[in-house]
Amino acid sequence: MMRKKIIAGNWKMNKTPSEAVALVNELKPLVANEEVDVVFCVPAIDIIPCLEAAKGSNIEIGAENMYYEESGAYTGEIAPNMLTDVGVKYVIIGHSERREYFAETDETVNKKVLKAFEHGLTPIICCGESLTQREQGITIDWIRQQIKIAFLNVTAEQAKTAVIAYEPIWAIGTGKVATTEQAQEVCAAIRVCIGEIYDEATAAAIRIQYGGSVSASSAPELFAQSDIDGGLVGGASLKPDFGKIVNYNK
Ligand SMILES: O=C(CO)COP(=O)(O)O
Repeated sequence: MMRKKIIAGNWKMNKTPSEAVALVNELKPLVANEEVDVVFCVPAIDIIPCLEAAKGSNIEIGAENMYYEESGAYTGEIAPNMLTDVGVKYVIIGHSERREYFAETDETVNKKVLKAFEHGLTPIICCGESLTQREQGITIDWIRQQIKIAFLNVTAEQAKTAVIAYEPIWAIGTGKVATTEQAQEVCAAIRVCIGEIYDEATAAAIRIQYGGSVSASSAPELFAQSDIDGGLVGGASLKPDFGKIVNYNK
């Protein structure tokens, strides 16, 4: 099965609304590669101006987070229907920075994933091991646990449309990209895990990204791996380099 690559930027807590519009306008011509799905996941306050700026281009605008309740007394949170109402289709769920600084757990990730699907949003579900876990040789066990909990009560039909981002924590923002072999090994293990939870067809359909210090120079080899279906890009997604990453196949 040919899976369409999906290359997403995660802007994290960067760019004011006016800076965001300028960046979308700058990158728009550089990321015009129809062979891949291109998503810019931006801060909540940047979503509406970015949607406007991206009109008529191949860029989809995504969110970096959302809450798992419909509405109510959750000061500061963004509800799923607030995202869908303005035309957002993708939402990052369970990034390691949210797990580390905002107390997200595998259980809250699962709740958010279920809520995203309920609203027709495509979750980009993040997983990844720490350096200690890698050194202790428990990477695959850890990732399998994260995946199994994230997908609790998710149907096969939903899982087929999900995106998983494998992001080793030690490779995020460090300039220390995982080797192609390390990235492919874990992404393959994630696909096996999805096959065990569901079936072959679901494992073959789900898209798995690598994230962690992806650059224009590392992208082509990473994205050529049989189980790596694109990337989730932090720092380099804020620069013209993102155009080179999106056009890794040109
Ligand atoms: O966390 C990441 C994307 O979600 C990766 O960030 P960097 O590409 O800056 O390492």
